[in-house]
Amino acid sequence: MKVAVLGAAGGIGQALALLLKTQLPAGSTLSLYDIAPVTPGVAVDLSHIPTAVDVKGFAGEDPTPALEGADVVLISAGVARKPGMDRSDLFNINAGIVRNLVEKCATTCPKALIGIITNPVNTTVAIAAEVLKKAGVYDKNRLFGVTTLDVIRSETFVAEAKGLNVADVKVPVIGGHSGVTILPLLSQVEGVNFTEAEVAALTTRIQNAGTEVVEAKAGGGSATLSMGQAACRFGLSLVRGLQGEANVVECAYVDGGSEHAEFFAQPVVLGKNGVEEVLAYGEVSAFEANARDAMLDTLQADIQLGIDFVK
Ligand SMILES: NC(=O)C1=CN([C@@H]2O[C@H](COP(=O)(O)OP(=O)(O)OC[C@H]3O[C@@H](n4cnc5c(N)ncnc54)[C@H](O)[C@@H]3O)[C@@H](O)[C@H]2O)C=CC1
Ligand SMILES: O=C([O-])CC(=O)C(=O)O
Repeated sequence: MKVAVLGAAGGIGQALALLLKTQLPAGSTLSLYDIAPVTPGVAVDLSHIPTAVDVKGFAGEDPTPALEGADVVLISAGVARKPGMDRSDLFNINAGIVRNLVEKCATTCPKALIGIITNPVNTTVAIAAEVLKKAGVYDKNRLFGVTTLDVIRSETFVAEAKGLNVADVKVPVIGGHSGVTILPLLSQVEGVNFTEAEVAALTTRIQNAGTEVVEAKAGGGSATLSMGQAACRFGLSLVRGLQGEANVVECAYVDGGSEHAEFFAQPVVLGKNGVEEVLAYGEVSAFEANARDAMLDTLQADIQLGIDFVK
């Protein structure tokens, strides 16, 4: 199995690469690419860790050598937020970066599963889809916006609030990946009852968790370590699906035929071709139904921005 990380010298990329070096199945190849000249050195550094995962590093303008034969491509290349910015403020720089990198994926590894981490995810995934369509290689089952950070945050915050073992807490998160488009389905957490005030407070905290980190880092960037963990969990799930493991389920932002929007985060079963099955997200509370309906204009506008950027 070959996993490529694009943006591998960055805060997320390095954390993710470390976790993948220690957790990918034996015999895998980890291919690291970034425009930053340090990237081959990041690979040399990781290569001294004694696991049966081969690491190669590539720098410069052209990601092609890093993408040859890739089964999974995780993209975190781009700029991160500073205090006072929204994720949408990253569009001007990151839209072009994602477009160019996905163009290279389309020609070099058109069958790879692509996970987009670069913000604004609601829009960059639409950009990636349009690029792949233009190249004639779009397969909706192979493109994902990585929203796993919203899931692991929800699990952490719920466990803390209710004094639970976090390993037992599962929280589906639907919608998109910014502000009001992030909707944790707290009504579906098993064995827990929340008051209305708790639901409102937890939902707001989960929606603002990225900003919580941006403000705490005070100009030094956004979430990198928790995102590295989230992307590793998602990347390993993609690999487990590709290897034929059954019942691998993750929430992800996909083109899954949702009635709500062209791209919508919801639970999917992962398999040998990426998305095997899009799962219904099930029953929601009145609070969640309202929040879902209220997010749709924002989400659809974010998606349209991406479509228009490529067209
Ligand atoms: N999906 C999610 O839940 C999350 C997404 N993010 C997003 O991930 C992105 C990366 O964040 P960080 O790693 O913290 O930023 P960073 O600035 O630490 O790293 C970004 C890396 O991208 C590289 N890069 C820039 N242009 C490139 C190009 N054309 N080709 C290859 N590499 C390129 C840079 O050299 C740098 O090493 C940001 O857009 C951020 O908003 C961050 C946290 C969570
Ligand atoms: O908030 C940001 O800019 C980074 C991000 O997507 C997150 O931490 O969820």
